Amino acid sequence: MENVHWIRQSKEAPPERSSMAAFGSVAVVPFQHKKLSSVNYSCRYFYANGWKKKKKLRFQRKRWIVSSTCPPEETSPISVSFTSAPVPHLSHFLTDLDTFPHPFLLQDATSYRPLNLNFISEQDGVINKVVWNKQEPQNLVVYPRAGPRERIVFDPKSVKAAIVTCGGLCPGLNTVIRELTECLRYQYGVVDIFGVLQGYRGFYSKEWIRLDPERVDAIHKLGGTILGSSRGGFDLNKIVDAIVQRGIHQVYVIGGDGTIRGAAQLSEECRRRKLRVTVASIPKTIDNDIPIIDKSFGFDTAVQEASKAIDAAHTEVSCFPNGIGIVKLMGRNSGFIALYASLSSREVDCCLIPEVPFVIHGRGGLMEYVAKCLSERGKMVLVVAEGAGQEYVGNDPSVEQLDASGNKKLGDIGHFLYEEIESTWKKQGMEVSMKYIDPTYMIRAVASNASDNIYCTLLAHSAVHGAFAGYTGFTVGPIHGRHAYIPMTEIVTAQKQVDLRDRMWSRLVNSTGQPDFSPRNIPKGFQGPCNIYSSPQSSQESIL
Ligand SMILES: Nc1ncnc2c1ncn2[C@@H]1O[C@H](COP(=O)(O)OP(=O)(O)OP(=O)(O)O)[C@@H](O)[C@H]1O
Ligand SMILES: O=P(O)(O)OC[C@H]1O[C@](O)(CO)[C@@H](O)[C@@H]1O
Ligand SMILES: [Mg+2]
Repeated sequence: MENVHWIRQSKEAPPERSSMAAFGSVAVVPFQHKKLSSVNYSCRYFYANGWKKKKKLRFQRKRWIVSSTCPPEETSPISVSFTSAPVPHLSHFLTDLDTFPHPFLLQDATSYRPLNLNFISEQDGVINKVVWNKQEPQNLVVYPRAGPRERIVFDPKSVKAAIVTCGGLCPGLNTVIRELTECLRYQYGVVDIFGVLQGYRGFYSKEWIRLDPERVDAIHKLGGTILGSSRGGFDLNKIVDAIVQRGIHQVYVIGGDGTIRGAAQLSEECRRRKLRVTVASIPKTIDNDIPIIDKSFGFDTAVQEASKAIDAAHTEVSCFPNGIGIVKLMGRNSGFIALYASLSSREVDCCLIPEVPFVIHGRGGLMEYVAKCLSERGKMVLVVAEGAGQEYVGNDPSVEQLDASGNKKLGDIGHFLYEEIESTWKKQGMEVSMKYIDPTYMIRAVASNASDNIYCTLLAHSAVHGAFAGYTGFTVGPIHGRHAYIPMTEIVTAQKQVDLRDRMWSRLVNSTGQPDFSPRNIPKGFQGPCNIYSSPQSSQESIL
């Protein structure tokens, strides 16, 4: 006999493509029936199979299966609620919003047409969670599913679109520019597509360029951005004035967290001025620190390039006595690049990231582990994210240094560790062969790899469909693999960091074999960046 969870729903059958958001709070109640053993169910939401097999499973009609199995002893109802993500839409502030048929539907359409015309309904959603504990109440958020709509809010022939890239470089920027242009032209027939040069400041201080499929045809093979980029220069009123002056309807902003903060303000200002203008953002950053979405484009390519630096370090340290290789990788506040590149290489002995504080000297500290690696393997590869250990190298907080966008400038933890390790061993009269590799921009100033190229294509197309659907102030990205529209305001509230309770971090620690260097794990009296050699005697001290 099978145990099945049912969501006891209203007596009326839900409409064919209704979104989860429409259901509000529901209770999940265990339900058992012998005949269910023949049903082929899955853990995802779907109509009960009985919906189609009326005769055999009549009793299942008008109900939903939420899970195929549950322990028999579990009887208390589980509360599940759904909230629709508040993605801003032009209809929220424009009352006279005309709609038009999607060009795919027009008989004379010369544009690309999907074979089966599978439009996305406004009722289709993507849920923020696919893994849950059956005993915990669930508050799920439903985001509008990305994709082309049957009715659109702009007449494509009259649309003017502008594209801008801001912030640091990232593999795939050119692919996104290319695919925005291609989708606008070939799927919607938009002719007036402009490229804004040199980031936000280019809206009001530079000539714009025209983009068309011919111009962007081969740019996905190039690193960087054909539009150029910059930090700083965000002037809200000047930018919106330029948008109005040039009669732009759709603004596509490609950038990281700072860029999206700016884009959210642009969208809000357009709403305040009641402009028929949508602002869409395509999240970019090699750091992968954008929340909600699965990952940001360019991250995969950056990890691939970073792995090459680790390989080089490993080759070097393998050929010299007591070789110690330090590889410093980008990652300002999040250590994803260091973590994934280390995990992929499998030759890293220690990976330091901003999320994990570490003690250098003393029992249980980094130096003790370096000694262990040298004595056991005669070599060591250490990967450090640039934002790690800033307490050792951070600039004087009273004179905090910021870049043009307001980002804190980081101290150089790579060189600091190099010197600290080298001098420690020199003091001991031991020969070590230090190798330092900092690939810096080499991991991001490259063209995107194959997987990022495809990812960028989907992001760009989704953004165009979202703008034509009338969404604004939205970011696009995959949530558990399905592309969705997410309010920019949600994206900028938090920065994604490596979750130390996640199994990915455990995998890394298992792979490197590194101990927990965090201060809480070090015995009292040995904490902080103090020197072990002036501390009370320990067995390790004598080895060092
Ligand atoms: N809070 C903000 N409000 C408005 N504009 C901002 C804000 N923060 C940053 N910007 C603008 O966004 C642009 C890019 O910001 P920033 O240099 O921080 O890069 P980013 O988009 O975060 O990308 P990355 O950090 O990945 O390089 C700059 O022109 C900057 O002026
Ligand atoms: O030197 P720039 O251009 O300011 O960029 C450096 C920063 O940009 C990033 O690559 C994010 O895009 C960070 O990892 C790094 O700290
Ligand atoms: Mg940023």
